[in-house]
Amino acid sequence: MRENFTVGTRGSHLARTQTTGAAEALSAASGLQPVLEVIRTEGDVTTGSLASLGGTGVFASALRAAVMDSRVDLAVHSLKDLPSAQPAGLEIVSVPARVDVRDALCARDGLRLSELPAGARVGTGSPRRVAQLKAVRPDLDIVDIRGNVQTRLARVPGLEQHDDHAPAAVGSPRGDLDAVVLACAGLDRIGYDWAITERLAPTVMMPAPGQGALAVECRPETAAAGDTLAAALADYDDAVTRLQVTAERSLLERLEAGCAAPIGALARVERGQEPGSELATGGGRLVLDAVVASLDGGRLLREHAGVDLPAVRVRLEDGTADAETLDLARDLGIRVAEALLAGGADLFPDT
Ligand SMILES: NCc1[nH]cc(CCC(=O)O)c1CC(=O)O
Repeated sequence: MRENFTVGTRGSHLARTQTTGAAEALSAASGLQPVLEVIRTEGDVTTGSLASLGGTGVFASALRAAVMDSRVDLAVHSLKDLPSAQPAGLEIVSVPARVDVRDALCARDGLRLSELPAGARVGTGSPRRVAQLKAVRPDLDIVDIRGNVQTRLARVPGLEQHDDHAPAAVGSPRGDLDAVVLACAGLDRIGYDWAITERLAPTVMMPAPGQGALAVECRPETAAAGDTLAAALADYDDAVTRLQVTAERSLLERLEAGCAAPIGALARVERGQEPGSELATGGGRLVLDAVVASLDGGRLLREHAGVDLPAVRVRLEDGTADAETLDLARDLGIRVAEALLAGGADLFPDT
């Protein structure tokens, strides 16, 4: 009988914070001790495993290889960093309840997006964010930036505070931008919500598929072991989040997009309006909104569609969504993706 479980994590402050949170929840539910192992994203990886993982998602690949090779039992990923195709031999065993899905504007002097002066310099490395920023504020000067959260925030006057966990990179410019855009989820998780000056509405800045959600991955035999760890993993899965991200990632896969492509997608579950009606029986409606942008932000295609979730099959209150219900979510993602393609999304670069 096992007494502990091992969890692989990337080394960044955000990754370690996310992994620790998941490991503690699984430990409390299983009665087993978690052992964290930092997996470097380069080297220390067998070529045999990597080859089967595909080309995209370099950060996720090293972690995934460690699970496949049984060096660790579990890996905790930011779901939006995972390639949409699921490798054989790995299973996303839990998608815990999602946190804030929105993107965050972190600006000098508490400014909101509409308050930035004409020509303001805004930093982001994400084509999805570039295109959507340009669509609402074509006057902005968008600057390509890289680095960890502290390095990015240090580009904005007044936000350059950093801590011992992850100091800003030496030699990177400081205070030269009016604002940067980051995910709310990452900032909230590491206690940097103080840097957020506006949580951007998804109608303005559609988040990346899977943003704000985590994925716990394991080998199929770990999920099927029938022990307290397997039970804790099943319990840790959140039915509503799982349905949402299934639709969002299915759309991404149908658009055959990589992680950096300018695609935003957000699904939500609408429940019965009358108290006790659909909530009581557990059904609802899954709605998916998506945007595909041309890189210059000059064209934005939007689509949305919804599907009813039969109460007989999905029991959201119990935290379960069966295979047929997840298929409905997958079909919804494909339907919205095909509507975007019919609207000309395939003519855009990088989609
Ligand atoms: N691409 C990097 C990445 N992957 C996950 C998060 C934040 C956490 C999340 O969205 O779940 C971030 C940082 C960011 O985009 O600002």
